[in-house]
Amino acid sequence: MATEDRVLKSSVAAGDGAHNENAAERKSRKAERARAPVPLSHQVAGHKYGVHKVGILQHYDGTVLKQLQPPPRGPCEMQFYTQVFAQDCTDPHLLSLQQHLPKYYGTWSSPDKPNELYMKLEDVARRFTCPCIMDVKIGRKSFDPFASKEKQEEHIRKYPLMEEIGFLILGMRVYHIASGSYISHEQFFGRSLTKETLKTGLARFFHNGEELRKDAISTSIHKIRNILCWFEGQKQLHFYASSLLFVYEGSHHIGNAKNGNKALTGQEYRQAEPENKSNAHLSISKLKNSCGHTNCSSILEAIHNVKKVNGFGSHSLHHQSLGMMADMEAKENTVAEGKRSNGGKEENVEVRMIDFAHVFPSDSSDDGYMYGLRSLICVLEQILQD
Ligand SMILES: Nc1ncnc2c1ncn2[C@@H]1O[C@H](COP(=O)(O)OP(=O)(O)OP(=O)(O)O)[C@@H](O)[C@H]1O
Ligand SMILES: O=P(O)(O)O[C@@H]1[C@H](O)[C@H](O)[C@@H](OP(=O)(O)O)[C@H](OP(=O)(O)O)[C@H]1O
Repeated sequence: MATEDRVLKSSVAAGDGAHNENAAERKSRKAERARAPVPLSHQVAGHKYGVHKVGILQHYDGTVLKQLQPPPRGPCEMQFYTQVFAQDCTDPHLLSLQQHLPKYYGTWSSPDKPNELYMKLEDVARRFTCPCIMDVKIGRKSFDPFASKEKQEEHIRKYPLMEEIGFLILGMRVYHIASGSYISHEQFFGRSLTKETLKTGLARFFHNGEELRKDAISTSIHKIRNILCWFEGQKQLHFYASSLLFVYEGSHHIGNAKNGNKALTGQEYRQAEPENKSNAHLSISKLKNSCGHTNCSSILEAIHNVKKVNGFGSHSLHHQSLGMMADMEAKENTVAEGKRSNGGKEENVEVRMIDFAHVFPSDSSDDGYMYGLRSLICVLEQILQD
């Protein structure tokens, strides 16, 4: 072969290679874009992405990503989830609390913005076809004991009845069968409710335009009672400005509630398991190395002491990532599967505790939170009776 030919051939080959590489790069960029988190389509309250500096996103694997709020809130919440789901946690109260929380899959950040940290959480509404969702803040106070006087006054001014009622509806969306669409109520709706209108206001969440979903109310009461039971048995944590997230199936075809992979209301989920799971053990060992604790309440106490003295600043705390234990999850899946095959109604409703930016160690029972739970149960029971 002539030298010129050889040169030509090799440059064509190189050119092809370069072309293929660009195409591959383009493909991977496209894939990356498709995998980029989007704002949570079914968020009903709280800081919203694009509206506030921080917000809630939806990961392509079906989990939600809650951006860490500025210290002390974000680190406090992350630390709380980390403790509750720590592999070496032996505290029976924290272990039994897990069932009432979204599962925690550690932290996540985008390769573009590695400094923006998110908590990766189970999407409680994921398995529902037409999820009706409500966020209710629980307690007689919506601020913690360290809140400034201004903040306390501001919160009391916004909803003076919180002290008496013990809860506040922050937002909801309800699937209306006839129109096939969602009716939403934002925070102003909840704040406008008085003792006289509270019952009808709360009942709206359970009315699909055609009927009152008594089944969803009874199951919700049952689940709130379970949470109350947990609070009655513990004296180590106090929860301020924390919420209960209610979800029930709004579609007629309750039996068709998803097992996991598709949501009509959000983007399609393309993966059954969250990404971090495979890193669970690695992350847990990292956590052990940097913390070395098993007593969860003592860590929380330490954090709040740090908070009191310095504010939250420890960068290493932010980067402790904790995943779920595969064996624990496998057990849970078996239980859930068992319930499904029994046709258990409980599967059609979720009541989970969320929003832990103001959780504090304590040595007494959390009377404010329990007051709120009892009051909520009472109003729900009245709705059923009426
Ligand atoms: N694990 C979850 N699964 C499904 N939806 C969730 C989950 N966590 C949060 N959300 C949605 O996001 C909303 C806000 O959540 P959260 O209360 O944790 O955020 P926040 O910004 O801390 O709220 P706030 O401004 O009240 O402090 C909830 O009302 C709910 O709609
Ligand atoms: O619903 P609104 O009117 O937006 O009010 C906010 C809401 O009560 C948040 O829960 C609260 O954050 P925390 O629960 O973390 O206290 C926030 O406090 P902030 O003003 O201090 O951020 C309030 O402004």
